Amino acid sequence: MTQNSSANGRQLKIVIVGDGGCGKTSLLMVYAKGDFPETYAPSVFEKYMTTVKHGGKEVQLNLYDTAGQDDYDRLRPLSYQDANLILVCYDVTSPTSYENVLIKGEETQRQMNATLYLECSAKHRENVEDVFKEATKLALEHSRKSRHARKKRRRCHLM
Ligand SMILES: Nc1nc2c(ncn2[C@@H]2O[C@H](COP(=O)(O)OP(=O)(O)OP(=O)(O)O)[C@@H](O)[C@H]2O)c(=O)[nH]1
Repeated sequence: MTQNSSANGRQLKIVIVGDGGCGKTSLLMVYAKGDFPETYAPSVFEKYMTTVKHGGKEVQLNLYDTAGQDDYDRLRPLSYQDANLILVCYDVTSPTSYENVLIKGEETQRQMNATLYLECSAKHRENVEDVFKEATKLALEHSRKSRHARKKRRRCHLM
């Protein structure tokens, strides 16, 4: 896990992955721009930036959207480099998207060895803020610990 610093504070790189059409872009757009995209347009790669306050300090979040479509399976991992946290998403109404992230409900965390499991709705703006609040908290906590124990095996969190 890496800790990036900008001139004025801290920066985190958060990458979102999941099946095509599971709602990754919508989640990022609602959070970063307050805008829910009504029409579906498959993404290839997109980056959104926003800032949050954590512990009284400003943290810049660099949010990397990835392509969920299978055609991009080889391109997608290029986004993972230096990520502080990977957000693994699925559509709670789509069993396939659920299976594709190898998971059964609360077992998400255990099976994927993810740190945290949260549900949200971009469309209804439920829990969206919480997802990124927790993501920021986890990434910063882990970053702090890593600085003290540089030989940590895991380099970034799954959520
Ligand atoms: N009901 C509901 N629909 C949603 C929600 N989030 C996204 N959608 C819909 O799901 C479809 C796909 O959303 P996207 O955010 O583009 O999905 P994506 O995962 O970025 O898709 P790719 O770019 O193909 O990887 C769109 O039609 C959205 O309107 C949600 O929280 N609730």
